[in-house]
Amino acid sequence: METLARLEKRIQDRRGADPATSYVAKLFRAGRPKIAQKLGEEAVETVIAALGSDPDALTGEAADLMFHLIVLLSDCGVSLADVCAELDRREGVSGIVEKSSRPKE
Ligand SMILES: N=c1c2ncn([C@@H]3O[C@H](COP(=O)(O)OP(=O)(O)OP(=O)(O)O)[C@@H](O)[C@H]3O)c2ncn1[C@@H]1O[C@H](COP(=O)(O)O)[C@@H](O)[C@H]1O
Repeated sequence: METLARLEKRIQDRRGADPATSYVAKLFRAGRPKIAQKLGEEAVETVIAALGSDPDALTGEAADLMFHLIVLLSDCGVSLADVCAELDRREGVSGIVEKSSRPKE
């Protein structure tokens, strides 16, 4: 978790950097639809890697996925602390949350 918090801070710090030298700045400059698209691509690549037999490939794709997720959250003004608070809340009411948030059939 410390690693992710550090990465989140680094992403925020790099937001205003030169897009020519910073991938983070380039992503923010490209805008939310592009960031969301990249996240989708990384998700698909992660799924493909998970269905393969190379744990190192899956580790790399998972890292790409988490990085792009933090960039998207950051662009939307949602922090990792917000997400963790939601996960903590679910831990406290496990079972109840999923049922209550499920659309009625
Ligand atoms: N963790 C990451 C990280 N993970 C993945 N990536 C980049 O994500 C991209 C994903 O690969 P792709 O091949 O899909 O992307 P691409 O073809 O380069 O990009 P597009 O042309 O599609 O935009 C690669 O360019 C990776 O370098 C990352 N870029 C940056 N970081 C972290 O962000 C920090 C700041 O980075 P800069 O903003 O570049 O200084 C770094 O110190 C790292 O800690």
